[in-house]
Amino acid sequence: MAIWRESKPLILASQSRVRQLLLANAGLSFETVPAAIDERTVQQSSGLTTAGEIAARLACEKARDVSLRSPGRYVIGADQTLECDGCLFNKPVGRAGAAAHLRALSGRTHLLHAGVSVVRDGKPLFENVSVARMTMRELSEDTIRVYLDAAGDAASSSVGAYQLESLGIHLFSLIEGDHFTILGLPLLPLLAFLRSQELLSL
Ligand SMILES: Nc1nc2c(ncn2[C@H]2C[C@H](O)[C@@H](COP(=O)(O)OP(=O)(O)OP(=O)(O)O)O2)c(=O)[nH]1
Repeated sequence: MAIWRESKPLILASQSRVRQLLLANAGLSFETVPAAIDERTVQQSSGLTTAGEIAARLACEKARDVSLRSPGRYVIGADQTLECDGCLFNKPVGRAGAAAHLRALSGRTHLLHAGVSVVRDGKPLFENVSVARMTMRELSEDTIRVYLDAAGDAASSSVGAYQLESLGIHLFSLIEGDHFTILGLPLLPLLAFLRSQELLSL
């Protein structure tokens, strides 16, 4: 029996490989349709300033954008923001950007805010923002160099310049929060909502 009970598959409005993997591993049938929004423009024009509000708004706008082009379909949008000592970080640009992120996060605790939204026909049906606390150990310049040599381009594919389930684990002394939130998709609240709408057979 299929896990997803609707005749038409879910739509994930995300190009994020890890989000696609998490949904696939949960047994959900879905299509991937990237959102056609400029995240920085949406963030700036929203006037929002907190990491959680920004993650929620961007997740909703990504899902809304795709849902308006996909009548009748349930569309999931997600976004993750990183906040450290009041500063907001976006995805690093290239190796130099990733090194700068790691120097700024070294020896400090940062918060990852992961927002998820479900929208149908342009109407938001669900929203959740989950937070994880990540304490990075002190990183020497040598450690940053060795890590970036080993991580390669993957280091600039996520907001904190790390993939926790891969080499990123070497960077941390303490992790507090839900694994899926850290990877960028609060899966448990999302599945609880879909189940409440009788959209899942589990
Ligand atoms: N594999 C992995 N990916 C992570 C981790 N932490 C964050 N990420 C990824 C999830 C997202 O793809 C990305 C956060 O950036 P965004 O929320 O803007 O999403 P992205 O631009 O990748 O895709 P989207 O906007 O959804 O099309 O970082 C991690 O620990 N492991």
